[in-house]
Amino acid sequence: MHTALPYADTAAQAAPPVEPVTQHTFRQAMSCLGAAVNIITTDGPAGRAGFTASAVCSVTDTPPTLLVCLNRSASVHPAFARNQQLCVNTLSAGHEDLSNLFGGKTPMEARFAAADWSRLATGSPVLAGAVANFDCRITQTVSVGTHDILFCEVVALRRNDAGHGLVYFDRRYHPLMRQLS
Ligand SMILES: NC(=O)C1=CN([C@@H]2O[C@H](COP(=O)(O)OP(=O)(O)OC[C@H]3O[C@@H](n4cnc5c(N)ncnc54)[C@H](O)[C@@H]3O)[C@@H](O)[C@H]2O)C=CC1
Ligand SMILES: Cc1cc2nc3c(=O)[nH]c(=O)nc-3n(C[C@H](O)[C@H](O)[C@H](O)COP(=O)(O)O)c2cc1C
Repeated sequence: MHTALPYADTAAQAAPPVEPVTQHTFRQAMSCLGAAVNIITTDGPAGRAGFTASAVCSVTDTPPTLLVCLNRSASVHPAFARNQQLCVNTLSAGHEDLSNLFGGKTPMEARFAAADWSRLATGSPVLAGAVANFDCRITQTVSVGTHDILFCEVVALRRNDAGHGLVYFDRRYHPLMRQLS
């Protein structure tokens, strides 16, 4: 029997109105950009820290580089600025609670106690069960508005071809299922 899924019917809607650009309308519109969810971790002279980030993307493959946008007012900012190394742990379906832990005001020890970690080259915590782990050195930092853009050169990586993905869209998590080939 076919069961209807609880999806909104968006097929027959009128064109939406043009809106003034404000912080609120920008965030509303940004909530329409589905993005992978990542836990960004670091360790080093400033200690261990981690936070959830959707503002992560590939910059160039020569040398392999990605970027991470970090709010300078986040409690973790000084640790990343001092350690100058990090690991981008791209989350799998099932990591929703972990994402909320690292995205909230939870003490750092409680964040890390909720999962299993190892290390690759830099010593930044590497999350078990992630779809990918990118261990990086921060090569450049550019400040724009409230955020620092961290340019990160990948020095070691790990990939899990069996895991399903996780996307943040419309202020919710959505599993992204891998097709059987
Ligand atoms: N890039 C960032 O700094 C992001 C921060 N967040 C944090 O998580 C909270 C909850 O987020 P949502 O549930 O998605 O609702 P929301 O309405 O606060 O944000 C909607 C979308 O706007 C963008 N956004 C939110 N805050 C931003 C910021 N300070 N700078 C640049 N882009 C921003 C993100 O794409 C986010 O998914 C936010 O209030 C924010 O504190 C969430 C996503 C991205
Ligand atoms: C789904 C999601 C995505 C987020 N993406 C980002 C991001 O890309 N950059 C950022 O600076 N903060 C982002 N945040 C907010 C940080 O995770 C949060 O501010 C971080 O845990 C630091 O909080 P703290 O100041 O309590 O340590 C995101 C939060 C959530 C829940």
